[in-house]
Amino acid sequence: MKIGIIGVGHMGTAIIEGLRVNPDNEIIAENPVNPRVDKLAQELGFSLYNDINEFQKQKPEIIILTTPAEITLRVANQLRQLDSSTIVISAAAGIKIAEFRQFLSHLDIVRIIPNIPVSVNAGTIGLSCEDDLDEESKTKVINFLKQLGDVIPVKENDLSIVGTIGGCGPAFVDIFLDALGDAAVLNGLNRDTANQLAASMVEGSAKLAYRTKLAPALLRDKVCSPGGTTIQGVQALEKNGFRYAIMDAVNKANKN
Ligand SMILES: NC(=O)C1=CN([C@@H]2O[C@H](COP(=O)(O)OP(=O)(O)OC[C@H]3O[C@@H](n4cnc5c(N)ncnc54)[C@H](O)[C@@H]3O)[C@@H](O)[C@H]2O)C=CC1
Ligand SMILES: O=C(O)[C@@H]1CCC=N1
Repeated sequence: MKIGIIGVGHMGTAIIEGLRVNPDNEIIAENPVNPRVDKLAQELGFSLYNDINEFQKQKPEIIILTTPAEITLRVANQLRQLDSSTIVISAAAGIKIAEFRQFLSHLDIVRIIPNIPVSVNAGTIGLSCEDDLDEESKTKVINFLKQLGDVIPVKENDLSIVGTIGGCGPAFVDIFLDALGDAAVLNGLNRDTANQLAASMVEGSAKLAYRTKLAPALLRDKVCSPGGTTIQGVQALEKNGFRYAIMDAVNKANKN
């Protein structure tokens, strides 16, 4: 399938990295002239265009918009050459499908909030479609996105909170990983081992919660031996407002 990515920044690059492992994907991309992106096109093996009209002439079946949110409507407004065989997927946070509809009336438009782990095909992708999107297009989009990770279809009103946990969440987890690494270094471990240790532990804990569907509180109880060491750490987290810090971070990020 021919896939077009508009905007090869952090998100666009992560999506290309995730898609390139499937040889059936032919990836083309568009970005203003930028030596960083030229180099990336060589390294990752995608065709790069610096002109949106030349890009559209290639007729990708699916286009993903990963331009800065504030210019995404302006970029979408330039996609008038496309016919209805192209499905447009916007990854721009906060831009509603109705806003695209003002000028792209003839195309299927879908919104997603992906996250950076799509680069290793372990993404969490919130998805929202219009109610009248035909089943064939919806199935095509969902099957396409599943290459990149878990797809979570939601009503557009819920996409903001799904996108805040899924899309912003990796940054919060990265801060947690960094702090765990620091704590290990503080206790004498070398930095590389400390970082790998933290990532491995978080991956394993997340995998267990995901696969068993057990409530995190129940999983936590399995770790906290009566009178043991873990519950002392849990007490310190409670004293320092760990849960409040996380809930507050999600709420702050979700306001935008
Ligand atoms: N970074 C993330 O984890 C996530 C980002 N998003 C969305 O993805 C979009 C991009 O975010 P980032 O990748 O973080 O930003 P970024 O700043 O890293 O990348 C934006 C890219 O778009 C390019 N660009 C600028 N003007 C352009 C134009 N007129 N035509 C084509 N390309 C153009 C820039 O040169 C840059 O390569 C935003 O809309 C954001 O809401 C959504 C979910 C997660
Ligand atoms: O920070 C942002 O605005 C984007 C949206 C979700 C993750 N990154």
